[in-house]
Amino acid sequence: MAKIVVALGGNAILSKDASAEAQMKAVKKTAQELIKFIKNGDQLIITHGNGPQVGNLLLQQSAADSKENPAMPLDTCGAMTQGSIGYWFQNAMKEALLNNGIDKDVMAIITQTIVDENDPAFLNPSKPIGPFYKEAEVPEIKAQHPDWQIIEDAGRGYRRVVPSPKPLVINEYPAIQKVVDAGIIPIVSGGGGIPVVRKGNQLIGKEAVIDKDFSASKIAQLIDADKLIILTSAGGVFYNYGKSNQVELKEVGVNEIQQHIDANEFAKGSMMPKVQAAVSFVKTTGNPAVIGDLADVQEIIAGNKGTTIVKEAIESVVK
Ligand SMILES: Nc1ncnc2c1ncn2[C@@H]1O[C@H](COP(=O)(O)OP(=O)(O)O)[C@@H](O)[C@H]1O
Ligand SMILES: NC(=O)OP(=O)(O)O
Repeated sequence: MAKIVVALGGNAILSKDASAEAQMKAVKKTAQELIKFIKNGDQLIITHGNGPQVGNLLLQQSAADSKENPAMPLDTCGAMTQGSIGYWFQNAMKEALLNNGIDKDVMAIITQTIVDENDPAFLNPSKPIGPFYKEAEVPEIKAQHPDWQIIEDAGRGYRRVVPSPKPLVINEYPAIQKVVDAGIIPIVSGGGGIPVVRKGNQLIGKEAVIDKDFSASKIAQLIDADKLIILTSAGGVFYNYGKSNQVELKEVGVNEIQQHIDANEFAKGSMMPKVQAAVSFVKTTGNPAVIGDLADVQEIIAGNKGTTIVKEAIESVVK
């Protein structure tokens, strides 16, 4: 039995339709994929993003903001999305388990991620959240929200960005470890975890959104996971992505892929954090990390799809 942390990207929760009904439907479909790990005998620790949801929630908050009904700050919105997405996953996983005759408990855990209040990321917002805007819409959006910073997001449109400090520790990791040891499937660090700083015995929320791939890597390291699997909407990691000479990697050593990170070869808002998160896990634990497509779970389990990053590879194996 392998202890596997699975990080789920945008396509695991959200299609074009941001209604609760559509997101629950997408989460149910994702749960049917994740069940394949359980049937394989693996112990799962599930984590997920919240970028679109937390941005949408902030928009709803600001639209209704008043003295009597004040908008909630970003850390609290992060907690709210952790709750809502955790609720969807908890029920979807339990239903999929029951449908497969598997008697296992699932538990979404409100998770806080300790960050450094002097992290330079607080002065340099970089995490895209909420909806995508067309280039022509940007001036109007900026006029409506003069305090927003907006960037072009990996060729997919324009989005608001917020600070995204690096996770230092997942605050609840000792409790998560106990839940894992009890054979329960936990859903943790949703949206990267609520960013907090420690002041004595207090945890103080910070206005930021942590990258879920980095916090997935962190929790995987803290609970000694055998494997980190980042499921997204790409078959695997490509060199020269989108170019005529692109190649998809089947297996690659950390030292080789680190050179491609250092040369800034991966897209900043999409593949770069995944590769960095995977490399950090492999370097710290010596265990492998896989980046692959959510639709390919069965093939990933069989070792036929996805890109595996390993501690030492004699040479990279290209598909
Ligand atoms: N080098 C690369 N290899 C594979 N996919 C890449 C690469 N660079 C950019 N991508 C894009 O990154 C996307 C995954 O990033 P993103 O959509 O941000 O992830 P998430 O699943 O966490 O929401 C893929 O669907 C693909 O279009
Ligand atoms: N928090 C986070 O990384 O969310 P997304 O993966 O949805 O961007």
